[in-house]
Amino acid sequence: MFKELTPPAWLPELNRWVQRLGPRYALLLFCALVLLMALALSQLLVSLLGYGDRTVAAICAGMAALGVGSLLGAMFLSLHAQLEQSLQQLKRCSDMDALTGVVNRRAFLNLIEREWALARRYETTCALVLLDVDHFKSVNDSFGHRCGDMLLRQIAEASSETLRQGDVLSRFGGGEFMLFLPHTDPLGALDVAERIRERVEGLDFCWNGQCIPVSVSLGVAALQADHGELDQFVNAAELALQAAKESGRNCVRAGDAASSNRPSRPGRPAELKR
Ligand SMILES: Nc1nc2c(ncn2[C@@H]2O[C@H](COP(=O)(O)OP(=O)(O)OP(=O)(O)O)[C@@H](O)[C@H]2O)c(=O)[nH]1
Repeated sequence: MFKELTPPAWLPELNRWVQRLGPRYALLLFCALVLLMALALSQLLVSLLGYGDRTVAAICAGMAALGVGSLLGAMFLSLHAQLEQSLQQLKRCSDMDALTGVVNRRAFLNLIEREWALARRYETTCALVLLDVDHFKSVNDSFGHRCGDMLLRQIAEASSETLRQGDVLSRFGGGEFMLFLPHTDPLGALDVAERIRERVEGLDFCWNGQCIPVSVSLGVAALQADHGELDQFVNAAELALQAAKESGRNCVRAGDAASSNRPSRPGRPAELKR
C-alpha cells in the first residue's frame, strides 16, 4: 500500500507568503528576522552571564546571523524554485494524455467549461469538433495495440497541424479526439473539420511494411443560445458525430447551427457530404 505523502501544514502557507513577497524580499525578510533574533540572543546572553562587551557580542552575533541567514535563505529559495518548477511540470503532465501528448479529457472539460461560460456571457462564437477514428477496433484487432497507438499519435499530430493558436485538441476517449475552436463561427468550424478529415485521409500510415488506409468521422457543433449547459454543447457534437458515422464514415456532419449557416450549393449539401 502506498502511504499518501502530505506536506507539513505550514509549508503551503510559507509558500504563499514567499510568492506574495517575491523571492528576493522573502530572503531579505528572513535575513532580517534571523539578525534580530541573533542580536536579541546575544544581548540576553551578556545579561545572563553578567560580563562581556555588548557591542562586540552584537557585532559577532550580527555577522554570524547574516552568514547563516543568507546561506539558509539561499538554500530555501533554490529549493522553492525547484519545487515550483516540479509542480508546474506535474500539472502539465496531469493535464496531458500520455500517449498522444495532447490535453486529456479532464483538463479539456475544465478548460471548455470556462471558455463556454465566457462565450455565452460575451455572446461570442465558438465550436466543438468531435473526431472518431473509423474502425479503430479492427486496426487494433488486426495489427495490434502498438499499431493502434501509433495511429492515434499520427492522427493527433495531423490534427494539431491544422490548428490555430488558441484552438485546443484533446484525447476524449479510446479513438476519439475533441477540438475546441474559440471565436470560430459554424462555417469556420466546418472548414477546420474538413481540413482534418482530408489530412488524415492523406496519411501514409504503414505498419510492418503494410499500408493501412485510415479515415476519421467528425461531428461539428457550434455554440447556440439554447446550449444552457455545457453538456448540451458536448451532446450536440456527439450527435453530429453519430450522424457522420451513420452516413458511412470518413465525413463531416454538423449540428443545426453549423449546417444552417453553410451556404447551400447545388450538389453540395450543407454538411459537406461525401
Ligand atoms: N491502441 C489503443 N487502443 C485503444 C486505446 N484506448 C482504447 N482503445 C481501443 O479502442 C477501441 C474502441 O474504439 P471504438 O472507437 O469504439 O471502435 P471503432 O471500431 O472505431 O468503432 P466505431 O467508433 O463505431 O467506428 C477498442 O478496441 C479499445 O481497446 C489506446 O490507448 N490505444
